Amino acid sequence: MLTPASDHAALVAGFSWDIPDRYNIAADVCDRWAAPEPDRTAILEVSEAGAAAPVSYGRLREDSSRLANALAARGIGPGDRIAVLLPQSAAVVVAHLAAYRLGAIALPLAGLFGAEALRYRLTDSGARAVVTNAAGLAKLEPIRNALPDLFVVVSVDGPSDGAESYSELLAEASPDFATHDTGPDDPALMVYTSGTTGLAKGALHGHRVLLGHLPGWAMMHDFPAEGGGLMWTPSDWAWAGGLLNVLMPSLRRGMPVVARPLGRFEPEAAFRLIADLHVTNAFLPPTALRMLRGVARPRETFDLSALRNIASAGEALGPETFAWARDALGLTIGEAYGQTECNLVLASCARAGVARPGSTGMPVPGHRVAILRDDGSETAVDEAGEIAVKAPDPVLFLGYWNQPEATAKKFRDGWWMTGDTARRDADGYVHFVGRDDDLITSAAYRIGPTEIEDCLLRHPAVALAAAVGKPDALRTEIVKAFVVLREGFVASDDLAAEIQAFARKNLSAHEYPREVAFLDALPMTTTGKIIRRQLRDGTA
Ligand SMILES: CC(=O)SCCNC(=O)CCNC(=O)[C@H](O)C(C)(C)COP(=O)(O)OP(=O)(O)OC[C@H]1O[C@@H](n2cnc3c(N)ncnc32)[C@H](O)[C@@H]1OP(=O)(O)O
Repeated sequence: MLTPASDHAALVAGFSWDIPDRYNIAADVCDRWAAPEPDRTAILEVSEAGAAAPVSYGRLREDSSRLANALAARGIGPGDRIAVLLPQSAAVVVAHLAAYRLGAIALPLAGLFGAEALRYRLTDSGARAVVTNAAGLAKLEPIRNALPDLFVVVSVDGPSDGAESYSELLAEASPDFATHDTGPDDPALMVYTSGTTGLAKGALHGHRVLLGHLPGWAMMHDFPAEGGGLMWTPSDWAWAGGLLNVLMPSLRRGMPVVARPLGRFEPEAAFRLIADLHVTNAFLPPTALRMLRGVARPRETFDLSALRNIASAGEALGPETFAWARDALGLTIGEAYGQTECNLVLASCARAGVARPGSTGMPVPGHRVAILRDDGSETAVDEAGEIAVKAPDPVLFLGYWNQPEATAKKFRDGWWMTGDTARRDADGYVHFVGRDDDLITSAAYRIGPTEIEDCLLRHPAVALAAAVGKPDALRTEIVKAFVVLREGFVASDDLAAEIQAFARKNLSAHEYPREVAFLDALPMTTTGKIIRRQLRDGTA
């Protein structure tokens, strides 16, 4: 674990990786605490009404062992994909730990996904089991026949047609399970992520991914003492950010994590939660922080005295929000950068003297990060280039699921090329510049245009569709769709709203186009590819 130091050079000098030959996330995150202190709180489950109930490490160990036994009895074993489609709750952790114990692969799926997004991810991954709730079952019901690999469905809301009851499964299974003997490079989890081209790809990670996150976690959260505090994020634990910047490393360090069902992000409610529960550490994406800025005098209105640190990632924070947090909250935000494939490689931390408005920070000790030109040479001071991470690195994924060529294309001379552009200032601080491709960054979500266009084309009125990012003060970008209608359909606000609702329902509530424009034709290359740049620039 990274220990606090007064400056970045001292942090780097004092660090070396310690990756054991045999390693399993479940043993490291849960059993290390459950064995000596079974009653220690791991998760604080908070109901929608605000009632808080602690769930201990001992309970997580027992329930995950029971679930592993139940899944094994139903034919699930090493290498199988186990989807987790649940809002923040102890059951999410139980399902992940059960997958790791089995040597299987946990496949977290966000609650905002619609049926089409779920169908694609469950089919592409060949998921064999899913742990979900009644809301998840309702989305799975119409696509169930299209999922031949899926043969175990477990619902935390009790048995129903085609689903077994989570609590009954646990009650019937043994609480003892011999955790699979895994190595650090054995697959543990897979998170789907969008790219510039094609549909989302499964980024497969080995068990080592957790160890790889610990130094960055320590830095961005300002070196929490082992075994203390309380962590909260509104981010769904299904994203790399929620899962690996927050949930798993916090549990590994003995810091309990708040589990609260996600609803629409409400700034006042967020401050109230921090005050009522005495949250010490929060992970709030820049969009959430920009929403919080709308609350006047938060420290006078809410008791935020327990809050020691806010960490942020997923999109550039910007100097204004950085300054607001210092003024309004008295906190210096720990910003961090990473991607689902290679996460938490840059971070800032006031206590280590690494904090500068407008900068994401410096390389986290243990990761070699460079800003490279197209010819592979390092850029000069203040010259923009592509952020690259040297392989091997414990946070670097094992590859895209079933797509070795797509994986190979993202490496150059042993460097993972992120596709993100940044510059380094004279003191070594990295400043995020942006992207020069079609990937959309909205509210810390990485959104590929293809999946949206694919969805829109299924709407009966749509002949052609293109999705681009439109700059937005709150969400960095919003998704804007340009649509050419089929003959017989007439452009109108009602039709635009209908197309938006269609994308929300079938694809996802976070990927739907917040603006729809109707065009007679889309700008195309001679080979028939949409020129999205012209749509972005308004030159189409
Ligand atoms: C490695 C890394 O990249 S780290 C970062 C990883 N990224 C993340 O974790 C994503 C972080 N972002 C978020 O968590 C959120 O966007 C927030 C907290 C910033 C803002 O949340 P919100 O504005 O409430 O909603 P969000 O952007 O998630 O969702 C979009 C839509 O879903 C809707 N929605 C949210 N929750 C629900 C729900 N439970 N049921 C139905 N709809 C919902 C919202 O109403 C919103 O639609 P609208 O604005 O048209 O009303």
